[in-house]
Amino acid sequence: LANPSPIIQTFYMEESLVDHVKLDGVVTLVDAKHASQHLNEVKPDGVVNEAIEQIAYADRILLNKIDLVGEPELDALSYRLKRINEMARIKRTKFGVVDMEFVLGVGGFDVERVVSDITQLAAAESSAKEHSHDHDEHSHEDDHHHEHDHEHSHDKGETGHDHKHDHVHDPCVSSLSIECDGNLDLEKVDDWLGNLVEENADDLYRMKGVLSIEGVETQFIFQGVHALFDGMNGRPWRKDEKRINKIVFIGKDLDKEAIKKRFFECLVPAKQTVPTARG
Ligand SMILES: Nc1nc2c(ncn2[C@@H]2O[C@H](COP(=O)(O)OP(=O)(O)OP(=O)(O)O)[C@@H](O)[C@H]2O)c(=O)[nH]1
Repeated sequence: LANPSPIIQTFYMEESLVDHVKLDGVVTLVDAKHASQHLNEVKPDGVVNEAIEQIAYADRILLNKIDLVGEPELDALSYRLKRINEMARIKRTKFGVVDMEFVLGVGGFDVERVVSDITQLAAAESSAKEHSHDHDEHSHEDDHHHEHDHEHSHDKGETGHDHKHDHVHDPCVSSLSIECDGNLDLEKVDDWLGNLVEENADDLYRMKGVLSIEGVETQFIFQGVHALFDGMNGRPWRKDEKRINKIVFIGKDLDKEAIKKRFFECLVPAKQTVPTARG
């Protein structure tokens, strides 16, 4: 598919389809040998680079033809893919050989799967930190690094390499992830998300999140594609669990600072224990 977006939206909006077929997920095959050339293509104003769009909408990315490219180029490309799409899981492949489970039963648009997707992200991040450099050439899974808001440049690659990447920035389409503990004011967060989706429908490609709402015992989970937003109460927060909000947005020209600022304004200030006067 050139641009996956209209097809994705069709699965939600076309009544004759929704009762019969379900969109499981978007799998993007990246040709490691030629991808950079396509990602770098400069398009006329208003025309999107389709290679970037295909990565931005993906739930799974197969980084293929790894036998034809050196490790530093692969790392630089992985880093670039993650800047665009922090949500997708990436596997390195030769001749597209990959376990079926990786590409089927993805559930990329199931709101019920948001928590496990997000938890997997967090688990992958910590495992990436632990095994920062155990590359298995045959089936390498690039785990997500914990680089919230990938706006700034840095010297190390996602696996902790010490070499400098030849960074090419894709300022247009990128990911923003927000993670923080604390509870959100229901009314404020409802307004914030509602306005964000309404005002940026064209530019917000995909979003997923788990929210902790003040006074609500269950998680609030959501996922969306452009203006199509799907949210529901999830499982109850466990007593022994920290209530953490985690959101990932993928979009074009996102005003990341403004989005974060508005999000943090929705947090309910932590209660202060007022010392009681005695005597
Ligand atoms: N060395 C190597 N060759 C590969 C790999 N995967 C595919 N090829 C070969 O690359 C050649 C072109 O295949 P693809 O890139 O899949 O071609 P395609 O996607 O059908 O063509 P386009 O849609 O025009 O990009 C074929 O000869 C494949 O056998 C790989 O992982 N390593």
